[in-house]
Amino acid sequence: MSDGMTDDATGAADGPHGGTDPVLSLSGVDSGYGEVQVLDDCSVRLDPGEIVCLVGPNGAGKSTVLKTAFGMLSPWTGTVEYHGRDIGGMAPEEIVREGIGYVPQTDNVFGSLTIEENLRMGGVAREGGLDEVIAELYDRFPIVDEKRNAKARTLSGGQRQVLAFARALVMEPDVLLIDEPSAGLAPNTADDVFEDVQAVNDMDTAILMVEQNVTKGLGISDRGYVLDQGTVRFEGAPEELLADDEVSQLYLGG
Ligand SMILES: Nc1ncnc2c1ncn2[C@@H]1O[C@H](COP(=O)(O)OP(=O)(O)OP(=O)(O)O)[C@@H](O)[C@H]1O
Repeated sequence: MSDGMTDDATGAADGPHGGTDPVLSLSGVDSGYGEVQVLDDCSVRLDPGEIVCLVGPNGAGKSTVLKTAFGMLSPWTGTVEYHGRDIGGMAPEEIVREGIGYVPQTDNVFGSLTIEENLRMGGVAREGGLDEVIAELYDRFPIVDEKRNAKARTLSGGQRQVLAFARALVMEPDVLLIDEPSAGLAPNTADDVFEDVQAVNDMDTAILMVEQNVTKGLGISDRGYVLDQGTVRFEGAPEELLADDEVSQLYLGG
């Protein structure tokens, strides 16, 4: 988790959160699919080094926040900023080069390719240093190393999720957007995947994550947002959100 320090060498940043400028922020964003509005004046920020978890009922718009941050949807109004620069409406290929990675909930690896090939595919937009970064990822994630010549479709659900993280990390993003890392996994496997999310965070990658398993998701996070009907209803420290009766009753299943 974050030590709360700014990466601004001057330390002179003066954002609303203790002097830290966000690495990624959505401010007053409306967005949706076709003419169907999902996000409604939605504001979410991610500070350097943080893990932030988006929780809330089905259909609240959590995945839509990630898709809007990653350029799969353009904000209708409001701004999406990365290190203070407006990236709203940029294409995902450009956003990846900027330094934001995205791990979707499903179809996040190529099953017919080997692990190594998946990692190389993740790095097609790199200008150099691909072998070095893949070697580092093998060191960091031994399961990916052990299976490097196996087809990705032979991996278990948890292993596949770790490969999806590693694949996104080939671009050395400083922000990773992760949609429901524990979806469909047995509890023990989910615990391992949450440890891997923390390992990714330890590589100086800030993480904005959607997670249905509220206790575990918030449990590894620095802050959380409760979304409902496309807007933020509550924001706070994980322990505050989990202890709040209203949040718990209305949004977190009691
Ligand atoms: N591709 C799409 N086209 C049209 N509507 C969509 C599309 N994807 C999602 N929606 C709608 O947008 C709304 C928000 O969906 P979103 O996936 O962001 O919710 P969520 O909070 O992540 O919930 P869930 O946990 O159910 O995925 C839902 O009403 C959903 O039906």
